[in-house]
Amino acid sequence: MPAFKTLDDLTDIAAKRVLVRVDLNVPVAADGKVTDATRIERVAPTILELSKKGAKVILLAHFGRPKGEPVADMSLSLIVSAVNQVLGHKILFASDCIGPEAEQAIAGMKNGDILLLENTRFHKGEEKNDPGFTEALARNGDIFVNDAFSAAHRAHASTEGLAHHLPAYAGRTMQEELEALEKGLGNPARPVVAIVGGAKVSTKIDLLQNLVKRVDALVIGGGMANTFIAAQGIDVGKSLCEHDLADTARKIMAEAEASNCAIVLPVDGVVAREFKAGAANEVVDIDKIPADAMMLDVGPKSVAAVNEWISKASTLVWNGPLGAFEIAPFDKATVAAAKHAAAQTKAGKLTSVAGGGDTVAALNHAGAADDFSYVSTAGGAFLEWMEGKDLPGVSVLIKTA
Ligand SMILES: Nc1ncnc2c1ncn2[C@@H]1O[C@H](COP(=O)(O)OP(=O)(O)OP(=O)(O)O)[C@@H](O)[C@H]1O
Ligand SMILES: O=C(O)[C@H](O)COP(=O)(O)O
Repeated sequence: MPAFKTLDDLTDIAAKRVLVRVDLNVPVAADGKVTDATRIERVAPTILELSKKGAKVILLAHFGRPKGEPVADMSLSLIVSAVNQVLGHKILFASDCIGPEAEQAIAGMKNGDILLLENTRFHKGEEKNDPGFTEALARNGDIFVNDAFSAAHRAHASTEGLAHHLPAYAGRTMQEELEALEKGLGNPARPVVAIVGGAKVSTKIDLLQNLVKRVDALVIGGGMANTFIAAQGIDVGKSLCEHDLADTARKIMAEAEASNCAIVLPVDGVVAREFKAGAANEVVDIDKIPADAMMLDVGPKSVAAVNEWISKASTLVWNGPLGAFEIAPFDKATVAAAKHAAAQTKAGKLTSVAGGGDTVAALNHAGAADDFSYVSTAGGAFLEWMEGKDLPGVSVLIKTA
């Protein structure tokens, strides 16, 4: 992996103003409570390390998609108490990320203080990576640390632009994430198996095309498997299926063959007539899906085949569940494969890397997430990285190192 600077390269930072880009885009309930603080927990080590070293730690973050103007329920003030709780440290808050409010708050900081600035996306210049806005942000810092891998697919002022104005470093989470991903696909131990599931092929075409060139076996599950099965002339009944993508599916299979990548499709499925928990269901071979039924999970023979591939693999990358895991009993295949991958990892036989919002939820549901080698909190950034795309927030750290 090309080099970038990390906090290990940052010495003598007492009293320095360090602008730290974090991802605080956390889910909140209707009552304003943060329902999953994982992203805050992931950036805590960087923030606390800088604070302990005596820096003035100034946090930059986005929250939601306010489109360049202040929106009350996208104010970062709403998550100050969750950040306090995770850090075990009372942070300061300024109601703007540039201008007099920010400047005054920063002028009042003592060494080791932590200040959260208001949502950077309240300014149009953030998403446009506008030079004037970036300069205004840069004036408030001496050093830039990016710890927001999950926002690194955005070329925004606070994720990309700032690195051109200030000495730039990767934070601990960014560093850990990049090292884990490098193990997953950059320079992985072979054989490498990828599991790609989820609802639709259309959202993951680039991903599938990149993976068939880089992995030894690609397991396709979930709703997207139906499109591949239908493309082989098999009737999938009422299953979720993008019939218009049959050519794309066939092209991906041909590319896989040319690259010596095995495509592993379901050979049986769990079918039901209703998409609801506890719906009457049966297991059928893939060429026997009733015309009035839909496949909501892959069947036991398919799970056995997936688990065999997991057993053979040295590296596993996973995005997307094998079935409609949110509604029992259609979670069985995802749970079984996740547990097997977790056990193989725990036994030291597998490096397992997973990412994607629903994937993380599925692994948590299976009780397997803690035993995976790495579970990324990134959604879009993880996918773009798996697609082999350049992430502007990462590239700039390498370019400027
Ligand atoms: N056979 C199926 N039929 C219909 N829906 C399915 C099927 N299998 C999986 N799904 C649905 O796919 C969805 C998850 O797919 P998705 O591609 O969004 O995963 P992800 O990439 O981990 O998540 P995110 O897009 O949030 O990062 C789930 O809601 C699940 O119910
Ligand atoms: O939630 C995410 O995946 C990141 O915070 C990026 O958010 P965005 O998709 O609104 O840029």
